[in-house]
Amino acid sequence: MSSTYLFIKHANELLTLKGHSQQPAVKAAMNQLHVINDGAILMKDEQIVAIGETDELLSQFHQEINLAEIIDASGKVVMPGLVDPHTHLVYAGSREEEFNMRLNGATYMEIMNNGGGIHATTTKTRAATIDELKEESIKRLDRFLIHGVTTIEAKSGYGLDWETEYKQLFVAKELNHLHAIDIVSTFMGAHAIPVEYKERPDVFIDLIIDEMLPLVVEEELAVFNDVFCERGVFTPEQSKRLLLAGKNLGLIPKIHADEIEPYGGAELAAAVGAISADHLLKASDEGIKKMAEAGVIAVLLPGTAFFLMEAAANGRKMIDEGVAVALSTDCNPGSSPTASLPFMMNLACMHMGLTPAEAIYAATINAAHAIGKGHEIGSLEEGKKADVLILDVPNYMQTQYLYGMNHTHSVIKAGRIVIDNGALVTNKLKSH
Ligand SMILES: N=CN[C@@H](CCC(=O)O)C(=O)O
Ligand SMILES: [Zn+2]
Repeated sequence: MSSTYLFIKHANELLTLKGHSQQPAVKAAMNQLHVINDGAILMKDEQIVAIGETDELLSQFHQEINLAEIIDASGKVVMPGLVDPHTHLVYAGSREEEFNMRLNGATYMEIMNNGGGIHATTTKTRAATIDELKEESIKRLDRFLIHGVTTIEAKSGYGLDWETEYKQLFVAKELNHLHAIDIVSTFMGAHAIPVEYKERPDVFIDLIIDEMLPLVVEEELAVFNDVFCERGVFTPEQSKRLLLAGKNLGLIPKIHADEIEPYGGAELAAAVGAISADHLLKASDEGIKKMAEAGVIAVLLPGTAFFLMEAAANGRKMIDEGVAVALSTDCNPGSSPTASLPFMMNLACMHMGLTPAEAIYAATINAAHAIGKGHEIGSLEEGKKADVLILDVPNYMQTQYLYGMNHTHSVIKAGRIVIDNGALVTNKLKSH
């Protein structure tokens, strides 16, 4: 089969974010986007083969460009496709009635402790068929794609029994094959204490360790193992036991940490060598220091704080302390029902003290590192996957200044145009 070439030319600003494929960007490096004016990219099949100024590429790759489909990005920004490193993609139903309860004063944890919240979605997800879950999840994936997201992480955790956890992970795996968006899976059997184990959380942790984790590994259903470490959910001791057991089997630890109150989650992430600690609204100063030392990435979820009407995590402090910061939607039916990673970037600038450049790093290459894919995606460099986002704004500052809007003009996934002029061209690239 002959090769397919795609050539983007005359980008007003082409943001490469180069030089961080091995390690995430930290501190001042998060402000260096490595902008090429009048930039161009040549893609061959799924990969980027050349990147530079338009004139330079036109003269060096004359033959290939003659064969290429051409996109003129005059007046636009070209940057890496966005990466969302924390979603609860596969679930059934919605929880708008809880939103209403929260607007009337109920708290997230009160609702959960009264059998709602994660438990409500668990009941619906247990009852859903594989086809129903697929259908709902594809709708969400399409929304991500329209917002410029080309890779996401997806967690289980609305089963809390093996049958349903398996069903969620199975759906995510299938969708990774079917949908243009690449999906990396996380097992999160410890998302809540199931009602049937309410008084015996340690027995439930044993069940996950003894029965579920080996199956996740055997059937290659996930790369990461996550836990909701929070007062009233799982303690730091239970979380540690679970994460280390998973690590022994090859599952990389992640942790929902210090979301509602300071609980030693950031410290625990450092102690177990987690790839990321997520939420961190209430992380302690000591925990932040330990994360920086241990190289744990902070996955911050500004939409969750926004939607729960809480103060956001202190992203500014984390970056200043040397923590690599990433951003995510936390897409889930309770605390952040959105697929707009661009809006999360806006919120990170307005509520977490990030600069526009830092927000862009956090939603691309640093997010890619938070799911172990920094070598493959997240920046525009020769040899990396051709996941490219074209924004209908003349400079990157406007992506944050013109807030709350979707500036996506085109999305190129693995060298193919999947969004054009803001509309879905195809959500299927993979045939099996
Ligand atoms: N905090 C725990 N889990 C999810 C919310 C899940 C839900 O409410 O359904 C989160 O990351 O925000
Ligand atoms: Zn989450």
